[in-house]
Amino acid sequence: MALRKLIAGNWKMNGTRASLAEVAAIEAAATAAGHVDVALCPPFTLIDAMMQAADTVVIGGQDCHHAVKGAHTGCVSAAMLADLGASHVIVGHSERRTDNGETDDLVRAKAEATIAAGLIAIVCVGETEAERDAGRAGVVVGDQLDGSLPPAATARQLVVAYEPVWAIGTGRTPSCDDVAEMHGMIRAKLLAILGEEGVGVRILYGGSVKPDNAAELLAIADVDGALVGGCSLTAAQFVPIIEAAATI
Ligand SMILES: O=C[C@H](O)COP(=O)(O)O
Repeated sequence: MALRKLIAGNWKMNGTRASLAEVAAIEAAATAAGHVDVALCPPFTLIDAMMQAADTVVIGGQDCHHAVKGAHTGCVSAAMLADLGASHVIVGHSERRTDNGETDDLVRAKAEATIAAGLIAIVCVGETEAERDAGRAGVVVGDQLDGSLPPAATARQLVVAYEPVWAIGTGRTPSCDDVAEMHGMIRAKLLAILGEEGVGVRILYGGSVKPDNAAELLAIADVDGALVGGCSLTAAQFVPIIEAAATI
């Protein structure tokens, strides 16, 4: 089943108020694209201002705490992001799994908190290069899905992002055959975990998505969009990716 594409930009720890100048052109491209959903996930510091600058483009957070509120210095809850008008939260990005020791159990708790706040959880999974070289990519990603996905989620509440760790920020991508195989496995896993709801969950590919490879990647079966890091920081690089999605 062809699902509406979602092109999501993850600004990671990049951007200041001056960077909001990029939003107008991204907004225009999203409006022109029509049947493509476009999201931007800036640092927490820019969410409110970006909400003011965007309309068609929806805004998300890059993480949340699993609690609604409490004594958790430096943390932000999904409810707080909802209060700002955000619609998505990225959870379980490999950089958080590595930098902050986040486990599948914690990622699932964050995804459940996101959904409980009325937002859409973008749950990230992906293997390391060593795991792929050892022939374990499918097992690793399957185990991450088993551990990280909230089993009661509906298709409207959940997005999965497959991001091979070795492809993030490196300029390297898996072959189209490898992406197709992994996304097919993820779809089967979604059906096993969520039942019929798994049919409608969008599966994004992430890892060195650029203007010159976006069309090829987005045309692969079960690639329902992209989670874009570096190339989402400027309209010059993000707009062509949105336009590529609009041609499919
Ligand atoms: O969340 C985005 C990904 O980590 C991809 O980053 P990248 O497009 O810079 O490789």
